[in-house]
Amino acid sequence: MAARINTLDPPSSASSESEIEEMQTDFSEVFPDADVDEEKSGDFYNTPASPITVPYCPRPPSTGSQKSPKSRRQRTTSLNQSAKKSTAESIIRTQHRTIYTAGRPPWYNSEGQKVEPFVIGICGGSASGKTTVAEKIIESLGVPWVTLLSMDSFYKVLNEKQHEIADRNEYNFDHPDAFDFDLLISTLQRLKEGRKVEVPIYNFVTHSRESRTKTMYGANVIIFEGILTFHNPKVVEMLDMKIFVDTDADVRLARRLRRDITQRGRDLDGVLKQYTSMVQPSFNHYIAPLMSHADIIVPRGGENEVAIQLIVQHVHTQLQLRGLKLREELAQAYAINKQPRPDTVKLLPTTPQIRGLHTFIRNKDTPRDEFIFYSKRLIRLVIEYTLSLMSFVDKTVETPQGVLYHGKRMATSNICGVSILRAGETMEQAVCDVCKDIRIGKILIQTNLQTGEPELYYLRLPKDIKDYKVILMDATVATGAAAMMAIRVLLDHDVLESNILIVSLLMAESGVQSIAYAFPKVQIVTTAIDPEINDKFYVLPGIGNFGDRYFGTEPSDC
Ligand SMILES: Nc1ncnc2c1ncn2[C@@H]1O[C@H](COP(=O)(O)OP(=O)(O)O)[C@@H](O)[C@H]1O
Ligand SMILES: Nc1ccn([C@@H]2O[C@H](COP(=O)(O)O)[C@@H](O)[C@H]2O)c(=O)n1
Repeated sequence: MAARINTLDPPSSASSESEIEEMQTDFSEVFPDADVDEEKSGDFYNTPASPITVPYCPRPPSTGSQKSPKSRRQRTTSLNQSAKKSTAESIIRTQHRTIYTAGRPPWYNSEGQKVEPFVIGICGGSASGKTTVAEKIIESLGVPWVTLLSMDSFYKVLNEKQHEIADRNEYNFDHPDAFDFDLLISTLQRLKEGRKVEVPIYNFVTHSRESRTKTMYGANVIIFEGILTFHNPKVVEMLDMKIFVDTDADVRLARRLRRDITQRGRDLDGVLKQYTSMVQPSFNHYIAPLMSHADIIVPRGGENEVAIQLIVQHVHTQLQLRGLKLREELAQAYAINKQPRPDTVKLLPTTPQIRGLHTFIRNKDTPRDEFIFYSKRLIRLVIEYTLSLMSFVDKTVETPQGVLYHGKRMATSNICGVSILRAGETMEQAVCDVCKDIRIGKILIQTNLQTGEPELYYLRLPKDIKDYKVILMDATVATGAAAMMAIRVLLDHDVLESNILIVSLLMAESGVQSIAYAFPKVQIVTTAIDPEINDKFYVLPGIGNFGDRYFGTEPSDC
């Protein structure tokens, strides 16, 4: 069943149109095969979680059969038209401003350290069924966040002369030298570290990389498939499970003939020439010996259901071993290990004014309009306080009286706000009011009511966020699980830990400790710290569910 992606409402008035244009909508790239609703969904917070989401490179567009090798360049025009159509479709998709999808469970432990994904390598001859096996594994795994990376993406860029040779079916694409192993290794390494990567999209018709790339994220499981996946020792070392798909040569040739003629713009003579002169000899010389690296050999490829089920079982066991009970762990870690409050925690001075505002918003009988009013005042104070923590430099100005005033100016204008939806969104307006033209990003994290764990549903971050100081906003922090997930997202986007400030109205001591321990360089700003959380992970004495009270929604369970 295809994963389902819906569009969300455009960001609140806090974000201007131009800011929206500048933002990345990465998930449309990450989930290319997912359905995208063109209409805005209704109440997206109530939309049930989607089934499996499988971010992976789609196959190249299907193309019509072709006649002579001579006219390859002309033929590629019509083939490219269909490729262009597919590109256009995907551009339309990326123009959807806001997209969300099935939730991603935590990919890091209670110390904020990433848990490495399980990496499966699939090797085998051309058309042996590697991609088919990978797709069947993904289908049977039923795990969200599986990334399929193909070695094809790393074919080297050819020069003019090499292109001519390739057009005559005389370029050896089955030799290890045809691949850019440096890019391949760095990409796989980054994915394994859970970082975002830009993966080239390869076009078999033109023997070249397309101008656009595919954005991919780390995942719980990464499947890497290709004819020479076990060739480079550094790659082999990164693989947790090595599968070799062993399919008879005549079956591979038959499949390749059909596929290359219908999908890759080749003709019968061309395929046979390439196959006999390069594909088969390279298979014998380079690929077949790689079988010795395999943990599992899958005869016949995708039709071997027994082998696929065994593989799936093993992966499930491995994932369970890495399984996390993050919220529980965070709550328990604090109970066992109370430590002094670190100095990255910046608590607003507890003045009578602050206590007065808290008295309004903590009172269960405060009507909603007053709750909003006093929350907004408190939010404004905490945001102003956050700005006071930024670095300032000297700045001298001349007053209208012609006298110099020796003042200060903020050292950087590269500040952006990121709200953790939905409660954090209530803080956006204040940040926009005090930071002129600030760019706003959003991260939607929701609790899975079955597992109790936070899940990442959607993110939309300003481009080049890595160059920014980020004011990360959430109204309350209890265990710190959602805040930690949001911080992890920012780090995965290469934001410096020391450039992150998590800002909240109210935090629980345990949440403060968990964040501070996991991310010692993140500044934690709040107007109050409460001592406890209950078994439903509410802060005590607390405010109740801030989002429900502010938005006037039915009380939610968690
Ligand atoms: N068991 C199978 N029976 C029939 N056709 C298959 C089977 N497995 C794969 N194919 C077809 O053979 C071609 C190559 O399969 P694919 O999985 O893409 O191989 P690889 O990734 O090893 O090149 C595709 O067109 C695919 O649809
Ligand atoms: N421009 C290219 C690049 C590669 N090939 C062939 O593709 C095969 C690898 O892809 P599979 O999906 O079959 O694993 C490889 O055998 C190359 O010969 C090509 O024909 N043209």
